[in-house]
Order: sequence, then structure tokens, then C-alpha cells
Amino acid sequence: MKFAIAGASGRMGRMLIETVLNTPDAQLVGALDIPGSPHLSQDPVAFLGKTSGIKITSDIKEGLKDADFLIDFTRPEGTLAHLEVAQTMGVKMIIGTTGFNDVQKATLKKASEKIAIVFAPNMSVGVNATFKLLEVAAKILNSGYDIEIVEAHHKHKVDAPSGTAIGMGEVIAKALGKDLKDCAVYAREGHTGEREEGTIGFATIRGGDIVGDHTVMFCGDGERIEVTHKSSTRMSYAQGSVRAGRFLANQSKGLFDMQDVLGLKQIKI
Ligand SMILES: NC(=O)C1=CN([C@@H]2O[C@H](COP(=O)(O)OP(=O)(O)OC[C@H]3O[C@@H](n4cnc5c(N)ncnc54)[C@H](OP(=O)(O)O)[C@@H]3O)[C@@H](O)[C@H]2O)C=CC1
Ligand SMILES: O=C(O)C1=N[C@H](C(=O)O)C[C@H](O)C1
Repeated sequence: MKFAIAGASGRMGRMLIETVLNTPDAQLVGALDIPGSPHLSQDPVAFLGKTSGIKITSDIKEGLKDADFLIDFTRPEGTLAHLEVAQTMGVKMIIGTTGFNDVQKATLKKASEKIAIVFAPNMSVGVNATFKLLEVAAKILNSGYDIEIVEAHHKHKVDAPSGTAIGMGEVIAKALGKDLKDCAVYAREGHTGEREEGTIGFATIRGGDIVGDHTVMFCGDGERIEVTHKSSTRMSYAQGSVRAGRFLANQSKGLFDMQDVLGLKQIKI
């Protein structure tokens, strides 16, 4: 599998490069970063004390010329710029970037008519298993329990709530026969009044080097169930992304997520 990595100098970019180098059936053939990045023209594996023979570039065509897959963990506007070129070159994409609005998501969907894409707010096996556990919990605890989602991430994260927290809300809302857009409460401040029944609340913590924690609380009268996932390394996101590449090797077009990659949609609850 020939991978190009976007955001090559970022936290995830570097973890992805290391993971690709350590994966026997994977090869690093391109590295992209934003125009103006101080890392342009550098060897993308230099931070590991190695050499690769390729250079980090902001020329998207140049970065993709030898690639079968582009793994993109950048920002929505960066991902969309990469996508525009990738679809004309037939390069499949694995997109981990979060914070897209509805119009931007529609652009991803449209592009998937031409190329195969895996798009997921969290590539780890553990979080995707947690999505399934939440589906079960929501169906069992479908009345009498107030649902609150708390997420914590490092101080550099720019979007809130996390894509994973929103994904958890969507899974729960769907299991309850609702649309998250109609029941999400993203902020509380001042005299809020009592909690409205049937809503799903979100709370965000940002600090230090927290990799990514998510807890969903089902709060009843006299008891509380909490489902928690904690990431202690970004490696699980990177390994999931490479696994998504293996899945995409057999797809010519379409929009997929990690539930497709892991075969979790077959498990009916
Ligand atoms: N789906 C998943 O499993 C996971 C998703 N994420 C998501 O991945 C994204 C990146 O996270 P992280 O690696 O921590 O972020 P970083 O800020 O560390 O890295 C982002 C990289 O993208 C570059 N970049 C920024 N804007 C653009 C742009 N417009 N065009 C091209 N490149 C750009 C940055 O360059 P520069 O630094 O020079 O600005 C940097 O190299 C976030 O959206 C995050 O939420 C993170 C972890 C797991
Ligand atoms: O920015 C991060 O770091 C992470 N972002 C993703 C998200 O927004 O859910 C996934 C993970 O939680 C780490």
C-alpha cells in the first residue's frame, strides 16, 4: 500500500509516518504540509533520525503522484483542498480530520462518487467498539435516564465538542429514534432552568497533553451508568488509518466509516 500523508509535521502526521514505516505492507511515498510551513522541503522521516528520499511539499499533485492512498488529519479546509486534487488523480482518501460543517460534509459525499473514502472522527478500534456499546446502552436505558457526554483533550485542540463526542451523540440519538440536531445541548451558562427531558448534553475539557477521553453518562434516579474510553497514545488512531487503507484497496468508490472497516455494521443489536 503506497501512502501519502497530509499534515506530515502535525501530531497525527508524525504518528502516521512512524506507523506506515513500521507496517510491512505499507510504504511512504509522499508527504504534504500547508503552504508556508517551516517543514517544507525537509525529509518527513527526519524526526525519527532516518532518511526516506522524499521531501515534504505543499504541491498537492507532487505529493500525491506515487500514492494509492492519502491519509489526512489536518483541518477541514486543508482536507477539502487535498480532496479536490485526490479525486482528479484517483487517489483514495482516509480522512480523520474533525470539525466539518454540513456543507463541507456534503462535498466529501459528492467526491465519494468518484473515489473511495473512509471518513471517521475516530479511527481507534476501542472507540468504534464503544460506539456499539453505546447503541446497546441507549436502547436499554431509553427512558428515565438523562444522557450527558463529557470529553477531554489536549490544550492545542481547535474544535469542540470533539468529533468523537458528536459521533457518540449521533449513535445514541439514532438508537433512540431521534436526530441529534433536535436534542443536543452544547452549552450551559447562567440561569439555565431545569434540564429539559430527552436532551443530550455535551461538556468539553481542554488541558495539557490529554490524548482523548470520552465518557457518556446515563443518569437515572438512584443510579448512574458511565461508559468511558481513554486514549493514552495516538498510535491506535494511526493503526486504524492503515487498516482503513487495507479496506479501501478493495473499494473503487463510496463513503465508508470505521464501522465498515471493522465489520461492525453486521452486528445487529
Ligand atoms: N479521526 C481520528 O481518529 C483523529 C482525528 N484527529 C483530528 O485530526 C486533525 C489533526 O489533529 P492533530 O494532528 O492533533 O493537529 P496538528 O495541528 O498537530 O496537525 C495538523 C497538521 O495539518 C497542517 N495543516 C493545518 N491547516 C492546514 C491546511 N489548511 N492545509 C493543509 N495542512 C494544514 C498543520 O500544519 P501547521 O502546523 O503548519 O499549521 C499540521 O501539520 C484534527 O481535526 C483532529 O481532531 C486527531 C486524532 C485522531
Ligand atoms: O484532536 C484530537 O486530538 C482528537 N480528535 C478526534 C476528535 O475530535 O474526536 C479524535 C480523538 O479524540 C483525538
